[in-house]
This record gives sequence, C-alpha cells and structure tokens, in this order.
Amino acid sequence: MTVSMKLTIFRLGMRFPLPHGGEVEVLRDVNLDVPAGELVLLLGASGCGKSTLLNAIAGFTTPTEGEVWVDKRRVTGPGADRGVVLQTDALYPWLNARDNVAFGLRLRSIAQTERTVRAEEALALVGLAGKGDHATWQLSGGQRQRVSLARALVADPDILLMDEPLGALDALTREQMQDLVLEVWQRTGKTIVFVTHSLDEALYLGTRLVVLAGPPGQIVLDEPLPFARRALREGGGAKIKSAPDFAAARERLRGVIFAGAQP
Ligand SMILES: Nc1ncnc2c1ncn2[C@@H]1O[C@H](COP(=O)(O)OP(=O)(O)OP(=O)(O)O)[C@@H](O)[C@H]1O
Repeated sequence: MTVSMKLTIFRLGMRFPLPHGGEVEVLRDVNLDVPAGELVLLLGASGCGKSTLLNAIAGFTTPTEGEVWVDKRRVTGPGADRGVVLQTDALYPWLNARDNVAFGLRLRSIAQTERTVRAEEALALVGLAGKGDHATWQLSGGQRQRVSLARALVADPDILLMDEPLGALDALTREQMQDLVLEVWQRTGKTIVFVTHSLDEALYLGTRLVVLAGPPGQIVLDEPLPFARRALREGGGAKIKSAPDFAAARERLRGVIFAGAQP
C-alpha cells in the first residue's frame, strides 16, 4: 500500500439553495495544491465549511464553482481513489470486523480469498491483527474507528479523507489514535486531508496546516508544521505537546483562529 497522489483544488466555490429562496455561500475561491504524501490538517471553527470542502474532494457534492483534481483526473463524483473516514463509524452491525473491512472489495468483484487477505493486512496496519472475527459490538470506540480506517485503506486509495474521525473519542483514546494516524501515514505514504476543530490535534498531526475561516469559508492561513515528523522521529507525543515551541505555536494560532480569522 504505497500509492499516493497529488490533490489540486482550484477556485472552489460552494453555494447551497435556501428552502425559501436565495442561497447561502459556504465556500469562496478555495485554492489548495497538496503534493503527494503530504498530511494536511484542515482546521477551522464550527460552520466555516470544512466538511463541505471535504465532501467536494470526496465527490459527494458538486462545487458551484471551480474544480478538484486528483493527479490528472478531475473529480466528478465519489471514487475508489479517495478513501473516506467520518466521525461516526457507520460499521455494518451484522458483519464482523474483517467483513466490514472487506465489504467494499466485494462490490468491486475481488475474489473471496484475496478479500480476506487484504482485509487482514489492513486490520494489521491499524493494530487490529487477530481481531477480524470480532463482532462490531465487541469493539471499543477506538477500535471501531480503527476498523473504519482499515476499511478506507483496504482499497488502497490515492488519498485518505478524514472528517473529524477522532472527535467522538475520549481524550486518552484520541491521543493513541493520533499516533496511529501518524504511524499509518508513515507506513503507507498516503496523501491525507484530515479535518478537525481541535487546535492541538491540528498542530500535532499535520505536516501542513490549513486554516479555514468563514462563512463563506476561505483559507486564511497555510503553513508547514514540524511536530508530526518530530513525533515520528522521537516516538510519541506527550513530550512534544508540552514543548515550548508547541505552546507558542498554539498561542499564535489561537489568535489567528479566534481573533482575526474572518476573511
Ligand atoms: N446542503 C446544505 N444546504 C444548506 N446549507 C448547508 C448545506 N451543507 C452545509 N451547509 C451550511 O454550510 C455551513 C458550513 O457547514 P460545514 O458542515 O461544512 O461546516 P464545518 O466547518 O464542517 O462545521 P462543523 O465543524 O461544525 O462540522 C453551515 O452553516 C451549514 O449549515
């Protein structure tokens, strides 16, 4: 699992019709060029349009203006080149962990034996080796999100799109899952776009931080981040999250987001 592709968002705009006439502008002139293998953290206050942007990249919605490209292919709808993980896991309760992961492969007419092998590989990648036979109700919240991540990875997508995937987890599990995301990113080299409204999560996890403010949602900050690579080099986050430069970055960004973030 090593495929990864460049993502290009060009002059993206999104307006939705309102029930009693008129429309609401949710995104305006969003431009983003994501090289292959980058881990982009998309941060912004509630309602600024993060999910709308992610849904447009996933192809779940069609933008009113602009374009989304994955490498040389224009996005016109959902596709196996983009794997999606959402905040709620949406696992099928009648299937065990392995069959939940393998489900998408069945739709693509891949033979049973290969489906099983690939599902087991994906489960191992997210730290669930040997848990394939578990029913979904036997899994903790964190484990369920690991299964969701394995389900997104099993088809070997070019890009992984994650919309607040850790938002419903308790604080400790969330920290463990952040390290898992980093590990998966390092091992697969996938291009990842990860949405969050946690400032600490955005600072810690990304190799690049993109801050969206709105409405209408516009990019107000786009800069590289050092902490994810440092965490991988030094093994683990506690020390990094309490380091003076992490605290300083947090304070600076808090200012950007909560004070002067309106475009
Ligand atoms: N289909 C739609 N029709 C009308 N308005 C919409 C539609 N989808 C989203 N919106 C509006 O667009 C705005 C941005 O929503 P979006 O879910 O993208 O924000 P967000 O930054 O992801 O917020 P949160 O962090 O709370 O999930 C919201 O005001 C929402 O009500």
